[in-house]
Amino acid sequence: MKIAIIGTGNLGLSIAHGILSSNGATSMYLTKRSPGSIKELEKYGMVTVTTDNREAVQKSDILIFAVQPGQIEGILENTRDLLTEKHVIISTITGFSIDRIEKIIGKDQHIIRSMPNTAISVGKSMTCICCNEKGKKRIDLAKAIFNRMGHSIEISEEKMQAATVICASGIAFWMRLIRATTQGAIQLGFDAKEAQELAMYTCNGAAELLIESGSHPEEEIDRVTTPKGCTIQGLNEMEHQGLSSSLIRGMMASYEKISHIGKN
Ligand SMILES: NC(=O)C1=CN([C@@H]2O[C@H](COP(=O)(O)OP(=O)(O)OC[C@H]3O[C@@H](n4cnc5c(N)ncnc54)[C@H](OP(=O)(O)O)[C@@H]3O)[C@@H](O)[C@H]2O)C=CC1
Ligand SMILES: O=C(O)[C@@H]1CCC=N1
Repeated sequence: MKIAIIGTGNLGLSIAHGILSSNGATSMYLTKRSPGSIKELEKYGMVTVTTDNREAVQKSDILIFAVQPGQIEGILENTRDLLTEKHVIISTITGFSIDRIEKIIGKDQHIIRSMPNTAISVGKSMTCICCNEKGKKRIDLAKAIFNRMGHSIEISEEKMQAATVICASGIAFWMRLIRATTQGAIQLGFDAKEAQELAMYTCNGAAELLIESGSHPEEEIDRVTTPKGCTIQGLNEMEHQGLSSSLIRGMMASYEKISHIGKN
């Protein structure tokens, strides 16, 4: 598989690391305006780092666009004449609809809109995808690419903004929760390193428990909350302070913002 990542910044680089560690490509073009910081990736013989988007498009089949929303239009306009039947265009751009992509490069292209997250660098991204009419022929290929680096589901395009909040911004939300748990653990006597270890692995265990068992979270909570015990005491205090409510309200605020990014 010949893959190009157009825009190797925070997300693009995470995808590049995910592809490298899953042996997901035979050749990989990474583009960036100032490529110095990622030039060392050329130590992997199959990687080419360049500023030249046109060369990357010509030499690759799968094109993953990971630039900022305000940068995508110009890049598509500058490369559209090079697009052929072999290309699969995968956009990760927040708020940039398939319709807008089609208006620039035409409907007769395999277009996949995706929303991965930065955990793709360690093969653990939750990635949501959707496609245009022609992209239906390549959606299984796109799923296979993302499934090598985590878990993917196909959703309708109208849910893409919500998926961005839940899965892409979600990484930051969960990080803050892990950080807060770490701070609590330090206050309870662990040094910072141990505290983070306790927080991370407990978080990981909670998620794995749900994934493996298929249980509802409250079912698992019931197993932990001993009557009159310390867990329910702590949990109820967190809820009195608005734990669930603050998370939900934060997600709604994020969604409100993303709707504006989409419009502009
Ligand atoms: N960060 C995240 O967790 C997620 C981001 N997204 C979406 O992915 C996209 C990228 O986000 P993010 O990685 O955070 O952004 P960054 O700003 O970190 O990365 C954008 C990259 O695009 C490069 N770039 C800009 N213009 C060009 C150009 N003309 N040719 C080649 N490369 C170019 C920049 O290069 P240079 O640095 O040299 O200027 C930069 O490396 C956004 O649309 C975002 O909404 C989606 C899901 C998660
Ligand atoms: O914060 C943002 O706007 C982008 C989209 C999701 C993750 N980063």
